[in-house]
Amino acid sequence: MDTPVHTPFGSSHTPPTIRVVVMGVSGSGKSTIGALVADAMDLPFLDGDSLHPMVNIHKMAAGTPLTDEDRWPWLEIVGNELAHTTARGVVIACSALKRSYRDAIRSKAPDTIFLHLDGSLGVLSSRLEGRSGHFMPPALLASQLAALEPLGSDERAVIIDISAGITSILDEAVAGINRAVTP
Ligand SMILES: Nc1ncnc2c1ncn2[C@@H]1O[C@H](COP(=O)(O)OP(=O)(O)OP(=O)(O)O)[C@@H](O)[C@H]1O
Ligand SMILES: O=C(O)[C@H](O)[C@@H](O)[C@H](O)[C@H](O)CO
Repeated sequence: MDTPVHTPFGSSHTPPTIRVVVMGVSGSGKSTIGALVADAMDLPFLDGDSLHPMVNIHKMAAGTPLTDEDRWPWLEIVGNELAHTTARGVVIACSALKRSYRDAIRSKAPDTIFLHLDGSLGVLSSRLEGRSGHFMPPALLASQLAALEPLGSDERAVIIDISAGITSILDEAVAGINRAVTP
């Protein structure tokens, strides 16, 4: 007679893949916080700036805001990276300013969590003015804020105020993501 095999925790289960987009306007801290969150959660990190077609980088560097048409191919790459991660998950820094952009990403990776680094014009301006060696001119901040559409209550999201220090933002981000992935 076969003896039933009991496992200590009942039936085995596969943990959910953790897909995170760290979103927000230029200077909100996406690259800084995104890399730290990935490190703390032992996930790979991708900076959306490195996924832009070069023509987009040149356009922004020359002080011209991107259009929807400029962004679609880039959002498709971001969505594909999220959908096809071979790791336990992935964290990607990507401005994802408009609802339609987030919908495009979700069409590839429906369970994506959007971590919005939210800040006032004053905080953002001073962060951008204090940054050096970056292609994005601070003068484009106004166009970024004009394009930004807040997360809806139906979106899987974590929203964090960026006026706090980096350690506190990191702790809040990791806790928020863990809550969002817990079924
Ligand atoms: N919580 C924070 N406190 C103080 N400085 C911060 C904080 N977060 C980020 N910074 C600094 O603010 C600047 C902007 O951050 P970062 O480059 O990560 O923003 P970003 O959203 O990736 O910008 P972009 O979209 O233009 O690439 C950097 O100089 C960074 O070191
Ligand atoms: O959608 C956009 O306009 C761009 O993605 C920008 O947000 C830049 O990538 C970033 O802010 C500069 O690093």
